[in-house]
Amino acid sequence: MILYPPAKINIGLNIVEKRADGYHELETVMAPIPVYDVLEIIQNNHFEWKQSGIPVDGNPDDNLCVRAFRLMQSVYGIGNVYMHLRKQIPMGAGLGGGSSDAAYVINGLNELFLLNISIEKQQELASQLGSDCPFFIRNTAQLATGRGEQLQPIHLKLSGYHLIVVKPSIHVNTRQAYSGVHISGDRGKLEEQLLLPVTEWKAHIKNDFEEHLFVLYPELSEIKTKLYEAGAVYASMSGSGSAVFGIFETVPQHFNTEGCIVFQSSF
Ligand SMILES: C[C@](O)(CO)[C@H](O)COP(=O)(O)OP(=O)(O)OC[C@H]1O[C@@H](n2ccc(N)nc2=O)[C@H](O)[C@@H]1O
Ligand SMILES: Nc1ncnc2c1ncn2[C@@H]1O[C@H](COP(=O)(O)OP(=O)(O)OP(=O)(O)O)[C@@H](O)[C@H]1O
Repeated sequence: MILYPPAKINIGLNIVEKRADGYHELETVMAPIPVYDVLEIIQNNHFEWKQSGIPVDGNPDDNLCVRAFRLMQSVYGIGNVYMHLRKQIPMGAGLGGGSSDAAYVINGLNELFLLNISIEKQQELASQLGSDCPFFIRNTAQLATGRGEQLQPIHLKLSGYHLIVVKPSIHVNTRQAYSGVHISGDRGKLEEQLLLPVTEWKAHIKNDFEEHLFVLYPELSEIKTKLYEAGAVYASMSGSGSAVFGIFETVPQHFNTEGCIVFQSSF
């Protein structure tokens, strides 16, 4: 089988508190965006792993695809597979590519080995691999709370808007981004703020990672300013960065979209 794990963006991200286990309690909305990795999974008589495209650093055994396979094998006793990941989603970008890969391995193995695992159980398995992973099991716009694994589908009224996602050549490590974050506390209900017209989001909806990462990397703040200057109704960094996106009513005439992800929203 060939699968296409997508990336995501975060719209709003409130860090509510730091928990005793070291994770942060948050409130964010995630939505899938049309940029994809490619994942091939075939039953095989021994385990074989191949990775192409953008090189993923670290030991192959630490790759989230391999970890997801090992988890599924230990829980369900499934046979071996050949797995090939072609990496296309930029890393260190807050676009959740690795998490998406892991979720798609769980979902793919469920189908390949006819395991009939419920969505809720797949999400629970995915949460063992990373906070963002469960989101990609359902893969529609969802409000995420807890450490990111408590999910609730949400309707965003963005259909027809044009989005531009800029990925600067800055790699932000998620753990380090969390270590410098300022706790906003409870800033009001994100799900209610999202009901406001998109033109009012700018005044209400924030990403708490921006404050310290914009000081560390002024280029990120400059990109956001340029998106607004080009006519964005809302612009923000995604997750822990470094990708920054803008939402436009019409395609901007004066914004250089070379190397950017550009699409019309379907959510
Ligand atoms: C920034 C977001 O992308 C927003 O959607 C996510 O919160 C990140 O989720 P993720 O990449 O799946 O992160 P994980 O692999 O679970 O955790 C990586 C590291 O980020 C920190 N972390 C992550 C999630 C969370 N709610 N609080 C945290 O403090 C922890 O230090 C953790 O060791
Ligand atoms: N399949 C995978 N795809 C991408 N990265 C992976 C994968 N498996 C393991 N990783 C590790 O995760 C790192 C990327 O995670 P990092 O938190 O830095 O960035 P991110 O893509 O912005 O994640 P997020 O959006 O979840 O915050 C890679 O540098 C690599 O070491």
